Amino acid sequence: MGSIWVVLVVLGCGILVLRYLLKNVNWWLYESKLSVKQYSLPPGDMGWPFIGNMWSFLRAFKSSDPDSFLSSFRSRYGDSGIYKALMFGNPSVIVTTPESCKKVLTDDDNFTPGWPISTIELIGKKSFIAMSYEEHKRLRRLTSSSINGMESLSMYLTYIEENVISSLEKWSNMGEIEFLTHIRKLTFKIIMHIFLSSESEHVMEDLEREYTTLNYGVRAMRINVPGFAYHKALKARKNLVIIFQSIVDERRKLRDGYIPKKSKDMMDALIDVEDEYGRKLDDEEIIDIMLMYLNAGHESSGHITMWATFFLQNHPKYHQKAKEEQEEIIRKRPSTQKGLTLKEIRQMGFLYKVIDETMRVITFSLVVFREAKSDVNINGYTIPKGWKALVWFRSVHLNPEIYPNPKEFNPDRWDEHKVGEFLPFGAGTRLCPGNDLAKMEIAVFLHHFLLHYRLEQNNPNCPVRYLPHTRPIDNCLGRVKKCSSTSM
Ligand code: HEM
Repeated sequence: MGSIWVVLVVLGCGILVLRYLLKNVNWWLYESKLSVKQYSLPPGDMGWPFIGNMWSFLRAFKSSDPDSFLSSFRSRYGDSGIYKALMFGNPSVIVTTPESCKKVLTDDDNFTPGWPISTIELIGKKSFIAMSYEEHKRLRRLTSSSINGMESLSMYLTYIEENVISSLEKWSNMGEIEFLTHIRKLTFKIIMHIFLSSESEHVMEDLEREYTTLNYGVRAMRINVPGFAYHKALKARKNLVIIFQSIVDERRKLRDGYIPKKSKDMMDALIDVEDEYGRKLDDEEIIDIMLMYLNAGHESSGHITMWATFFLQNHPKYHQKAKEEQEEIIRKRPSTQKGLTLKEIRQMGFLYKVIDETMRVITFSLVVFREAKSDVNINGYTIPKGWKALVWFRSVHLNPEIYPNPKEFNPDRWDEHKVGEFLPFGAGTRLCPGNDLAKMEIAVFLHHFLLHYRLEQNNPNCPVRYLPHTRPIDNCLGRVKKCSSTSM
């Protein structure tokens, strides 16, 4: 009898010691080294040893309530809007208010990109997310000039419009389709044309398929074991690199031979660029930059186009208002004019509110990563040198104090513009270079959709998945139907 008590006491003590160790191992690894600075860290907790808060992050984002992840910090540690955590293997500070997010994004002296190793391995060590400040500035200027500004946008407008018209026509004859999958193919075709002047159907299919797998790995745990998302994503990256290498080889061959050069696209610009010492980019650099651009340039606009269509279709009042605006544009159009102009797109005031509202509710980029180059003070809290700052856009856009009833789709709320409290494209020197192009692409699609089509979803109340990006789990299965009259 006595020995049972001894075993129970030993077991109890063992559990207590184990619990103490488990609770403190991250403190010991990351916080104890900070000496007095540890006392000015933001509130929060570092979760389980090694995996940190990833388990609760993934559990929340795989449930129907992704925001429970941060509300649990709020309910346990108060409304400071800034919390310490251990995310993607790194000690981190999550910033959730518009002011603190902007502070981090616009302070290049104290912050540098801080993406998790897994993201860098997948998107590329030589892409924008991992290169030096100066190199980024130079290559960003070079590449963004071909997608920004009126001249570039008007150059792509006709191509985008022609492809939107033919795709909608084709889909309306296909019966049941995964609407999201087809929109992603369309936005991919557009970005391939802009960057590579390429339309080879089979290359596009291959690339697009690999990108889908790649993106599943970007927000997953870095477990390189067969069967896990990250392992599959690494394989997808390898395949993407092989395809891009063949595209670069082909382009170099074309340029060296006697075949006439095509109009200058992004690939040509990257092959031609030289730094002040005459150094050109090598294939690896060109491939990583292209891989990053093509990914950023189709996933986001594809998803937002799908959601904007979805929201309009499910909100008859806004559908009607948006449609009337488009009909008015057509009414005012000179009979000799064919197709949309940038001037007409600028007149789509309500449609742009629909797009902004969709980007707010969905917040395609839920978080971006920075790393503190030195100890930084934000709102009285320290982000220690070497720690990550996670700029959590989702909390800014779904904050009920800024956007009452935040989950409701209400484009009219944009009658009052929220300066500084809306960051769908980020801010600072890393602000999305494709923002105007993306909005134009979405507007052109919605223009034709509203005027001539409707979407009949199989499951309008289909559950939503939040990782890697917010989407209905059936990829918006349904039929695109041609409307017989101009009213809904
Ligand atoms: C609705 C569509 C889009 C959304 C919501 C979006 C969102 C964002 C956000 C939030 C960032 C900032 C990342 C950071 O701060 O680290 C970003 C960066 C970027 N985006 Fe977009 N984007 C969209 C469309 C596009 C398009 C169409 C392109 C290409 C043509 C593009 C190319 C890029 C690139 C290359 C970067 C990295 C910029 C840099 O590091 O300097 N994006 N995007």
